[in-house]
Amino acid sequence: QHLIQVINPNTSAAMTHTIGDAARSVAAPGTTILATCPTQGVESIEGHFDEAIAAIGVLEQIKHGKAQGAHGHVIACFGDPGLLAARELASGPVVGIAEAAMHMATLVATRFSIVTTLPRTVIIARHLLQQYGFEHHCAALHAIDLPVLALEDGTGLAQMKVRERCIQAKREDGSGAIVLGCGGMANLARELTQELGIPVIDGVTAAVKMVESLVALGLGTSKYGDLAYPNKKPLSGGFDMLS
Ligand SMILES: O=C(O)C[C@H]1NC(=O)NC1=O
Repeated sequence: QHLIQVINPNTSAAMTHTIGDAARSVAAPGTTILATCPTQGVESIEGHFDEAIAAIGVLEQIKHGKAQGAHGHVIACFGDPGLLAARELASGPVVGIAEAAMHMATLVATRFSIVTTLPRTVIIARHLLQQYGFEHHCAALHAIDLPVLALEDGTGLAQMKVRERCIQAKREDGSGAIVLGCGGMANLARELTQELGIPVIDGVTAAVKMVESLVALGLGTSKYGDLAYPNKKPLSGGFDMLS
């Protein structure tokens, strides 16, 4: 029996629900999913400023997840905010949905496209491609040009735009796979894979299976070197909740 904490770094309860449902849809019989989001922060993450705020909430959630006995953690925002800091705090594996989806895409196609929400978050995905070493595997990045929470407004407009953009990417990019660039798109991947006939990959479900694999292999975050636990020191003001 394993417990995997899936953290939605934004404070949208609706998106946390979408993410938790997607995670549970692929979890192994012996895996329990603990879907959480920060108690304070930003309702959607749409740039560097939002990411900086969300990262603190991610660390707070990692601390709570550890206390509840989580064996591993997923950071369910396509910017993977706070990933390395979270790895310093965690003893189990921590996987971000962008890195998970990108890794999976490289296993099933030589090149992939990314479909995300706002143009301004495309630059964040570009930085991640460089950081993770996938620059040459990504043929193109597209934005549906709608805010993140449009995915939770119930109109279906954002979902329709994602579908249109994926169809266009398949036709134009010469990619063999498509990565969905938002945690809130987690529930669209399976249907789009069926309809388009190519792998359309969601990072939430990919990250859950990667964390399960790491736990099954007995691989936690290495505490030797730069991901060792943070040096102990007093944290002032509101940050004492992280000590
Ligand atoms: O960058 C994005 O569009 C998606 C990213 N922002 C967010 O609040 N959750 C996410 O996955």
